[in-house]
Amino acid sequence: MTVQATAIGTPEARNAFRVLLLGAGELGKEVAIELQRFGVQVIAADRYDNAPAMQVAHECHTLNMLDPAALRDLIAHVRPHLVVPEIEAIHTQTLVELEEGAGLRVIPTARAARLTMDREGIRRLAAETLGLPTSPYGFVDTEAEYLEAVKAIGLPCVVKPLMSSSGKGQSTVRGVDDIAPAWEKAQTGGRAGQGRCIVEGFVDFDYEITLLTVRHRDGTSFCAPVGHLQVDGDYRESWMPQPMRDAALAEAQRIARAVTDELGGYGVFGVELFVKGDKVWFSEVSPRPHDTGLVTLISQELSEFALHARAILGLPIPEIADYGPSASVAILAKGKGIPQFREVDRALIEPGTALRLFGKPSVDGSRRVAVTLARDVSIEAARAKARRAAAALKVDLI
Ligand SMILES: Nc1ncnc2c1ncn2[C@@H]1O[C@H](COP(=O)(O)OP(=O)(O)OP(=O)(O)O)[C@@H](O)[C@H]1O
Ligand SMILES: NCC(=O)N[C@@H]1O[C@H](COP(=O)([O-])[O-])[C@@H](O)[C@H]1O
Ligand SMILES: [Mg+2]
Repeated sequence: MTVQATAIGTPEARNAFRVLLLGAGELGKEVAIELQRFGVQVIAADRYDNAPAMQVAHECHTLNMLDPAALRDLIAHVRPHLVVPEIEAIHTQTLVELEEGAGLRVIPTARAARLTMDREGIRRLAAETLGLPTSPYGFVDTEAEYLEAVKAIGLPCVVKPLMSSSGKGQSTVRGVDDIAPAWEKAQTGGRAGQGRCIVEGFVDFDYEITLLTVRHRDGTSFCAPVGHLQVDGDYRESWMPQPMRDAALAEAQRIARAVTDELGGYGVFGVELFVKGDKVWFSEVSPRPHDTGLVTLISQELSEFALHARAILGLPIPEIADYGPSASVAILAKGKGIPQFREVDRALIEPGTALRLFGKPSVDGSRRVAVTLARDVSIEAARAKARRAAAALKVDLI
């Protein structure tokens, strides 16, 4: 599994070290940039043209990554040294088969990509195999089963398609009037069409965190906990370090270590946890950098993307130095058209402020198109500053 740094050649040359990103959104774009800094040849693939990471990659491919034949053809064509999944919606069984049969190297492992692409795989692993605390849950295929599960779990509960992210297709059912619309949304809103859903009991947490956990050649390292605010299952703000009681942090790290050790391989994992007092529940895990971890672009010397690049290349991570209280605010564009940003200068007027404009080629509905970043003397001050930057930035869809 280890890749020696000395084995990195020159992009486009016969000794190039090739990394194939499956998914080329804003998170992959930052990973691509970090890999390029090590002279890696980056090939970016996604379901649409001109995706953010494609704009900084050496080569790009547009395909349906859920199609096993198309995925196989792509991998045969690119012959990557490493495959780095960037989204869930990939035919991960193909990766499992190629890892077993053809020695393909998948980050962190093909099994981790397969287990986390659907909520059932990772939930059963965490709750049933590892015995970790989670919300109560049930899996349903039909509306009748769904109604049964809602009755058994009780209200409020949360309904999600098995394969979705950023809250797509997700609803919280608070009263009886929400039951039917939540089923309808779950059947139409996921990333892979209709089908099986999870119904989860609602966890009445004090706060939620992402514990960025890095498995690298010398062991496991944790970033400071990232606190975040979600609206409609989608991240809107994140900050770090989230203050936590010692017992809760220790429990969060115990859970994160158990899950990531089980998944194995090298790379960054975003372990999502709910916290109430000293009690911690496992929610889910991304075997890759996490959107709430965008805050590390300003809070740490090595962002989660730089950490991912180092870990997957088998390079050392001797320390994770942080720069103090920091925050991020996601910028969503709503409507239809090509994003155009105005007042970018106003968004950057204060010291300790930064910005990423993702370069997404179009919006149809609601889509995250940028993030503001800020650092200050306290979390409150950093959050307020990141919000001021977000309020200053204007997005038109033309
Ligand atoms: N059982 C639950 N109890 C309380 N809140 C929940 C529950 N499940 C989800 N949520 C809320 O919805 C958010 C999104 O849920 P989840 O992470 O499962 O969705 P997702 O679509 O995978 O999102 P992402 O891709 O951004 O991680 C959570 O961060 C949390 O705020
Ligand atoms: N919560 C997961 C997440 O944030 N993933 C990030 O969003 C992109 C998809 O965005 P899109 O839906 O705008 O194409 C993904 O490619 C990834 O970078
Ligand atoms: Mg999540």
